[in-house]
Amino acid sequence: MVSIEKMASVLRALPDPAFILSRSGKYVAVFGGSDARYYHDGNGLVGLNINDVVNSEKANWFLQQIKLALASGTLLIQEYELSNKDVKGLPEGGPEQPIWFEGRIQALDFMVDQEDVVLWVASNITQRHEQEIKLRELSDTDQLTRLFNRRKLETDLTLHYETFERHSVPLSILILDLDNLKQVNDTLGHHAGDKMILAVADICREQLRKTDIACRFGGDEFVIVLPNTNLQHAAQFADRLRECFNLALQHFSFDGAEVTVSIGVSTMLPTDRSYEDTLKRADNVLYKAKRNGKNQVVSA
Ligand SMILES: Nc1nc2c(ncn2[C@@H]2O[C@H](COP(=O)(O)OP(=O)(O)OP(=O)(O)O)[C@@H](O)[C@H]2O)c(=O)[nH]1
Repeated sequence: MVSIEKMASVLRALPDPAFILSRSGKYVAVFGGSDARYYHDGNGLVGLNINDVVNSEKANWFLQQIKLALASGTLLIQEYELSNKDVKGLPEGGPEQPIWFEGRIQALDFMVDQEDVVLWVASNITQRHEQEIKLRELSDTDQLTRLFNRRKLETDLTLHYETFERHSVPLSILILDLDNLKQVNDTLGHHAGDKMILAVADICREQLRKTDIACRFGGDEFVIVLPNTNLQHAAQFADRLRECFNLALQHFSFDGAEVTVSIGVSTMLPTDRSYEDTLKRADNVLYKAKRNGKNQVVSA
């Protein structure tokens, strides 16, 4: 059997810190946190209130979680971040990177000074969180251009379609396709073709607003989503964009292969049953632009 005296030593040795917090946010006791890679000694917190330690917005969030854990009686698991700006009394200009924690919060079956209390185990999950963000970025990004990929576009368009259905917020779509890229690949090599695809991606990054979405749809085809934009404005924008692309691409053109851009434009309509209907209309007019001689914008 482990004696009560030895239990104190066991609790001190716990790698993650465990706090006993009262309903009103008082640090009643702190155990563990022995993994010095991730935690400072938390003993100085005992006797303080959460409001003494973090700003009021964060403190209210902590108090809310304590209340929820006490009400449910079951284990509550929450991920949260703490950065310099949240913690009181830290010097300005310290590292800005937030630290991410997983809090496991469990109501205890005794009171301290007539107050309900919880056990709050805080585990530093910053590395895991950063890896998750990197993985998400990788799975949303086209490797060559660093624009979004088709998977991310489809997720975003699904959300936009729901907003359109509910609030009728206009949204337009451009599909653009390079003209004559095959000849460049065949004549100058794939590397030259790649440079053109990259030039188009750079212009998208330069010219688009933060709320617009640019994606490499596949091969030499790109999709640009313009929220809050009607068909007429989208077509005007597409024509300006086409001129920007052409200016950049003319450096790569040669006799027999003038690389330009054709663009199809559509807008979401109340009769559309999904974003795919809107996309299909843009695709149809893109091929009309190709058939009509390329290097032009056609609206659906
Ligand atoms: N360099 C390069 N070429 C690509 C890439 N992806 C697709 N392509 C090429 O892009 C061309 C796309 O086919 P098409 O659209 O029919 O060729 P195009 O000459 O642009 O024809 P039009 O669109 O009718 O003008 C093919 O030759 C593909 O091999 C890529 O990542 N890099």
